Amino acid sequence: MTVRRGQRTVLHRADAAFEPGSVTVVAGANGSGKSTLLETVAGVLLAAEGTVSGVAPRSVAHVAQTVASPGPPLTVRAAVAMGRWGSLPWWRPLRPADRRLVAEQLARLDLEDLADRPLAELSGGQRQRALVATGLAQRAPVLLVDEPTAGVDARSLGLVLDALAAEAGRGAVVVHAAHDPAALASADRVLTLRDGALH
Ligand SMILES: Nc1ncnc2c1ncn2[C@@H]1O[C@H](COP(=O)(O)OP(=O)(O)OP(=O)(O)O)[C@@H](O)[C@H]1O
Repeated sequence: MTVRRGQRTVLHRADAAFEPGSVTVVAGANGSGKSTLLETVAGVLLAAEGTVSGVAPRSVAHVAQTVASPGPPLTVRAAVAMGRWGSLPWWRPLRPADRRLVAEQLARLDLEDLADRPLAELSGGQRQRALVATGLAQRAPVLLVDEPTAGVDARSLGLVLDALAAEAGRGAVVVHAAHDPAALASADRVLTLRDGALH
C-alpha cells in the first residue's frame, strides 16, 4: 500500500502478510514509517493506494506510542479494563471473567503494585507496560503495538516480550515496532522499513 501524510509519501507500495501465531517486528530508522504502517493496518489512517485485507472489523487491538501528555485521569486498572469495553454493549458492566482477565494482564506485566495509581503519574517505562496490558486485555485476533519496548528496563523488556510471544502463542497476529536488539532477536520475523518499502 501507499500511504501519504500531508505532502509526503511515507509508505510506497509497502507489502507484507502477517501470519497468525507469530510475532513480527517492524524495524527502521526514526521517521521511516513504522507508526504509519501500524496505524494504517489498524484503520486509523487510510491508504492512498492499496488495501489492508483479512482484518475483520473490531478485530484489532492497536496500542499507540506512549505520549508525554497527562491523558485522562484513569488508574492503571481502569485503563487496562478499558481493553474489555469493546467486547461489551455500552450498558453492561464488566463481567467476572473480564475482571479476571484484567487482573491477569496486570500480573503478567508486574503492574499489581501500580494498579491503583493514576496512569498519568507513572514513569515512562511503567506507562509503557500499562499500555501493553491494555492491548493484551482486548484479546484481539490482531495485536499491533507501537514501540512497546522503548524506555523499559531489562526486566520489563523481558515481561513485555514474553507477553507478546504468549499472545502469538494463543494464535494472534502480533506486530510491533521496535529498535531494541532484544526485541528484534525475539521476533519470529523482522521487517525493516526503508525508503517507504518493507524489506
Ligand atoms: N501527523 C502527521 N502529519 C504529517 N506527517 C507526519 C505525521 N505523523 C508523522 N508524519 C511523518 O511521517 C513520516 C513517518 O512517521 P512515523 O511516525 O510513521 O515514523 P516512525 O518510523 O514510527 O518513527 P519513530 O521511530 O520516530 O517513531 C515522518 O516523516 C513523519 O515526519
